[in-house]
Amino acid sequence: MPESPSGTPLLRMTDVGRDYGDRAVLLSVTLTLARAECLAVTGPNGSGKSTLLRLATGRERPTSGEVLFDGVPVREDDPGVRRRLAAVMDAASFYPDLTVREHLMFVALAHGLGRAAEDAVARVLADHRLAERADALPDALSSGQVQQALLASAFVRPHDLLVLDEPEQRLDTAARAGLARRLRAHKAAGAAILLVTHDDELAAAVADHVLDLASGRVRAAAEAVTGG
Ligand SMILES: Nc1ncnc2c1ncn2[C@@H]1O[C@H](COP(=O)(O)OP(=O)(O)OP(=O)(O)O)[C@@H](O)[C@H]1O
Repeated sequence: MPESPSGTPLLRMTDVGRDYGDRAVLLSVTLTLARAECLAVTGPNGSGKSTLLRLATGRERPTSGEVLFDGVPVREDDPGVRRRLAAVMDAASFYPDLTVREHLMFVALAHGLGRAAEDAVARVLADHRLAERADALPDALSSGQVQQALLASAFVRPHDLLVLDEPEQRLDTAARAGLARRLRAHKAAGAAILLVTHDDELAAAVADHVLDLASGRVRAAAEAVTGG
């Protein structure tokens, strides 16, 4: 997939709807996300936030409307999308017999880091407060450490768009503050971030715009966040 010139939105959703059976769970959602920008999606339980992320990452197709990643209809299995889009939006799944460090090396090498992999892994282990648990197996991690390992798996690999579904879950106050700092730095380095969150402080600290959903509709469209 050729990369567009900077300035073109990396992600564009136009008039997107998604039905499950005869039930409409998203209705006419339109948004754009550019490089070096963060859009936070907020709203109550069941308002359609995770559905929006599955559409944005190409895991599901919209019932109506269009989802473009860098100008092309997004498909999860497109090699260009897999190379450029990192997502943390699932329940944890790790190989039970690989340590945290081995998982991260696996991801880094699979995404082509080669000889830079070891340094990249050391950096994300430190950033995610996992250095002391680097040689632990997944079963021996606390729930917050599992969440940090999932986030580290996204940060360790190159990408242009980072998609996160409630990344704050299971993190303590200090870890949430660290996450906010990392996301701000990541954005400043040029990444686009699409973030679903129930944490208003995190949204205010990181997002340039907030899209608030209620029953599948946009309640407050992409407003600027003061101090974002
Ligand atoms: N595969 C599916 N089949 C049928 N209905 C679904 C499916 N996935 C989600 N839904 C319904 O769509 C609606 C939106 O769900 P979604 O998970 O997108 O909400 P959410 O805003 O992410 O909620 P939460 O804050 O609880 O995570 C819900 O009513 C949910 O029950």
